[in-house]
Amino acid sequence: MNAPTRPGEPIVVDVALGERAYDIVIGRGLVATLGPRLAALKPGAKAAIVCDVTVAALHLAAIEAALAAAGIASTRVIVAAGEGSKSFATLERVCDELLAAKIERGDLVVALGGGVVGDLSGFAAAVTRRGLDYVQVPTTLLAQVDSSVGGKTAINSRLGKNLVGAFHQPILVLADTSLLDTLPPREFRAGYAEVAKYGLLGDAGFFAWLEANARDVFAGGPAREHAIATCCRMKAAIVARDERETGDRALLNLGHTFGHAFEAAAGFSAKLLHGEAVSLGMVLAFRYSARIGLLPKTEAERVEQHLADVGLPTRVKDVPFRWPDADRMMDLMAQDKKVSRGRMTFILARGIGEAFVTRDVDPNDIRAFVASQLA
Ligand SMILES: NC(=O)c1ccc[n+]([C@@H]2O[C@H](COP(=O)([O-])OP(=O)(O)OC[C@H]3O[C@@H](n4cnc5c(N)ncnc54)[C@H](O)[C@@H]3O)[C@@H](O)[C@H]2O)c1
Ligand SMILES: O=C(O)C(=O)C[C@@H](O)[C@H](O)[C@H](O)COP(=O)(O)O
Ligand SMILES: [Zn+2]
Repeated sequence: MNAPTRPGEPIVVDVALGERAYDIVIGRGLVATLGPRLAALKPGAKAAIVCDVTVAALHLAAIEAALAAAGIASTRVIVAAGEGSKSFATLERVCDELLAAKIERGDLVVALGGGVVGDLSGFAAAVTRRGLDYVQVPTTLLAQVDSSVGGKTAINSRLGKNLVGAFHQPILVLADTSLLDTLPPREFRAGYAEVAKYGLLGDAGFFAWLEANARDVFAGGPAREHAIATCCRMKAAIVARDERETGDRALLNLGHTFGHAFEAAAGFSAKLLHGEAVSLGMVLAFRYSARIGLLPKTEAERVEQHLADVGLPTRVKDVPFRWPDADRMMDLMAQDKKVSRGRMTFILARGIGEAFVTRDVDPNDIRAFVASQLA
């Protein structure tokens, strides 16, 4: 492990996107600094804070106080907790509430919450008055390592996950790690799947470090901050070289083609959280890579072992649900945004830390593989 933080000293990661560049600031107790940071970025702006009911009860007052102390007037928009809020109905309500509060183009949207609120309010910011600036204040592990960074915003459609959205970068990400102290263990675990993803997709050393230090990451302290910063650095680098996912950025989708289909099949419900679906999907991607001879079976088993050790699902039967058959799962996967000229794209691996993007997959073999996993 390198570069542990000193107490009180935030880690700053730059997302180098030219005129859309911004900082990810990571550390404990940063909420109090939000007001001055926003006042410096957008002098005179007022703010609309979007959050879900659970986060509102726990953390909204502190955010409002931080803004008020810097002379920033704020209004609040509260949505229901959970994936169901990534819907047309909630998007409409959030946009209407932003308009009713007279949030102007020079003002700000503050996405205070997990990936659901980040994706929803980022999209609302992208389309309201044809584009408002927004900042991400992520409150889940998943949001601090992944969803708050990179500007993918979206809601779900009846036809699949994240199918209606926009690329819209935030102007600041403020990841106050003390906000994670109130996060339920199941949600922390789900976020850990995306942490492991970074090791699996491109950094074998980080994956080995996680195998040795997962307990400390779960416990909190410098190991957790090191893990968050490592993920953010990797994501910032990938996004900076491929903002709109025309190539490399698809690596961040490791496990997601399978995972999103499982989430859709489960009706975007709490039966299967996004991170849990990603855990299952990543194991399937490694298992499939072993099946077609890209890597030894033992490598896929190592991935499965670590994710199972921390309590994440790694087999379809770990999630009690009446899963649809392989044909239906293939239909759901066919809606993946990486499909090109009707051909599916997969993120496979030649080893831990050696993921790659490929269209060279046989759909009949994938179907047979999915059927074998559902059996
Ligand atoms: N845009 C991206 O790049 C990206 C990346 C990864 C995931 N996502 C999306 O993110 C979503 C999942 O995000 P998530 O896992 O953060 O889920 P979430 O936003 O639903 O939050 C999880 C739960 O934890 C609660 N919560 C949040 N912060 C809390 C806190 N500090 N203390 C106590 N409870 C808290 C919430 O109320 C919610 O019930 C999915 O929709 C996924 O598609 C997007
Ligand atoms: O930022 C990205 O790029 C990702 O793929 C991150 C994923 O963890 C995230 O779940 C994302 O929303 C999935 O993207 P999608 O384009 O498949 O909807
Ligand atoms: Zn994800």
